[in-house]
Amino acid sequence: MALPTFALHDFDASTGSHQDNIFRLREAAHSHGFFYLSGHGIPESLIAGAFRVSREFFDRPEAVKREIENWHSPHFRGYTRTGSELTRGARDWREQLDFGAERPVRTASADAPPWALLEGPNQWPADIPALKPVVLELQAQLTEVASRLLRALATALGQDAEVFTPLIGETPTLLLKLIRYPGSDFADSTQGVGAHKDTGLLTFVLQHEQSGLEVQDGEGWIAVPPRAGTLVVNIGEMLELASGGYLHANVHRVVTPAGQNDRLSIAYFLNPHLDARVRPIALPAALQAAARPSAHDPDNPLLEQVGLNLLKSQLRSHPEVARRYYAGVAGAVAAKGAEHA
Ligand SMILES: O=C(O)CCC(=O)C(=O)O
Ligand SMILES: [Fe+2]
Repeated sequence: MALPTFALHDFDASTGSHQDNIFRLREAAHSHGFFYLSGHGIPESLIAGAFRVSREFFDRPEAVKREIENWHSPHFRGYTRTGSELTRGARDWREQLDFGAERPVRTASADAPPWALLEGPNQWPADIPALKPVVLELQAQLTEVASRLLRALATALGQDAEVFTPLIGETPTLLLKLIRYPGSDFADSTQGVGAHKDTGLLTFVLQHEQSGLEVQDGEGWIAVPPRAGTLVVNIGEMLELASGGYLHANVHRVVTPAGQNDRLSIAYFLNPHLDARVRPIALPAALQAAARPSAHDPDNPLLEQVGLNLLKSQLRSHPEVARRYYAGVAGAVAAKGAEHA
């Protein structure tokens, strides 16, 4: 069992097999919620450059990396040490560097929502000047690919191609993560990252050479190894919600690589604007019958308010940042989540 690959231009209306491709896309996004995308137009040189700066950063001594540790940032940006991130309460064995959209801090006001603080500047490593332009360019190009793909998915659901476009708007919420998974010789567990669903609309994963990503399939797991020239696409919970439960935000995980090997990946997460509320589209009857009642997973209550949903998941993943900057709101956010359970 392997996941299908689509080329981005397969979905252009000018292609002869357009209808067939759109149908297959809908099936892939509904069944496993995971597929490969080729022909995305992002130059190999940009991707290779991103892996190069990533390797350069992770090769630095721990003390240097910790100069931009994420607990210096109320916006959850910067470096996360191996073992300090949690998925469902258990430690993930990976180190990572998180970059959001490079924007100023939102002006403080007494009635600002708690998620306003998710927006703000990044922390950039001082001694790797090549990293910032590469990361910002990759963010911009992946956002363009995401908006094309969202149009194809809208068409596949029998909607106007632009139905999801307002969710992205001018200021979508982006997160680009450079990630390194140490090998089992250096890890205390096989949990690279524990089984989870992504919170946003769409996730793209670029993989270097090493495998490890797996997606749930019934009782088992399907391996999602790197394929040259592709990125991995997966549907997030916000798009499952927006699609009326038809598109599937599936559970996935990363298994620690064997021995001395390590694994580099780059994950890009697209969310709507923080102040947006996501409401389900009205599906055609035939699709409606096969949709999932998505908002009712008691282990993972889904909030239609984007900022709250994102803050809830960041607070769970990064307890140190939560303690430092969100002590006053963490309880209220968790309670809000429980209300929706
Ligand atoms: O590193 C990967 O391949 C995927 C990571 C992932 O699933 C995540 O960070 O949400
Ligand atoms: Fe994920």
